[in-house]
Amino acid sequence: MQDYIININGLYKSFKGVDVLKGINLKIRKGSVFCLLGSNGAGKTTTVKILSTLLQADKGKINICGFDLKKDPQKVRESISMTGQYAAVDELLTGRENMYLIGQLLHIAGYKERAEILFKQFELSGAANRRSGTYSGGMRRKLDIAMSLMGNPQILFLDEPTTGLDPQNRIAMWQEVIKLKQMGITIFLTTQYLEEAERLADHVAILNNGIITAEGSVGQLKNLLPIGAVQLMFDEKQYGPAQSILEAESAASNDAGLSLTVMTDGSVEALTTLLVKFRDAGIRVKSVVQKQPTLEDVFLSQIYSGKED
Ligand SMILES: Nc1ncnc2c1ncn2[C@@H]1O[C@H](COP(=O)(O)OP(=O)(O)OP(=O)(O)O)[C@@H](O)[C@H]1O
Repeated sequence: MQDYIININGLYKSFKGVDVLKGINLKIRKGSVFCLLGSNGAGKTTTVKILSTLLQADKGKINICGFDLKKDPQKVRESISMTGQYAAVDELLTGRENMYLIGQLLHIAGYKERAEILFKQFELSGAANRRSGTYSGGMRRKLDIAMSLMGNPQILFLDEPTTGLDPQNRIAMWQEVIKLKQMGITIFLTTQYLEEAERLADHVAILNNGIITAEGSVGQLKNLLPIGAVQLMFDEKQYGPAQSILEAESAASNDAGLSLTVMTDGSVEALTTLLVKFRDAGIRVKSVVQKQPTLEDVFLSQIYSGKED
């Protein structure tokens, strides 16, 4: 049991009669990177807010770091930290002043020394005396994370930490997450970026329509799909009509460019049926490639099956 640092059983939450979370069960291992994937409005932030004591659940039993969230919210608060989509950094203060402010707010003994250690760890020492408003987006996120580590948390909630970052800063942030894991911190990450989950997560759960529709390692999730992912290429004129034909297929994903991916059962019959469908509609398929399933395919297939019922 103690192997799991977060244990969620039957979590329900609704807003004004609208059910957002409809019975979430999750177990997260100590020291792992857990990734909650979901599209816009799926309930990721709501889940994080409940787990970090900012919001009360309607129903459910939640244990974090060995403490019952309902009975011992203060103990939970002392064990965790959170950074959100919008960095909590005060732009008028220098990096160092921001860190000291948190240290004082949390009554951390030796907060100045701790701040220096964290500056070093996040390669911000050189910028510590600069007003944080002059930092780049990536530096600001790093400062935000450093601030959230002042209290030495066991768990760090990162709610969409790379939203709004350019690709270079996104990769830099991923490296920071890997470092945090190496420091022994359990990471609870929410994201809409499948690549992020694929790169970082030990365990992924897909939140869809208020429930966890699939979970496991990235490899296990990919195994949920038949091996018959097929990528079809079209020319510009035929791409639109091809897309409308595939709307009726399960898990058709629009890739960048003029290609579409379709899940089949991997059989020759399935592929033939598909190609005949295009031929009958007068659509020329330029090429066909067998594709290894990606996390995106799994995600789309979950979202798609959720919409059917
Ligand atoms: N305080 C609130 N009052 C009413 N509805 C709310 C409140 N907070 C969230 N919701 C609704 O709950 C649903 C889930 O929102 P939530 O912010 O948890 O989603 P999310 O998965 O984090 O989405 P995003 O990726 O867009 O941030 C949304 O439909 C949202 O409008």
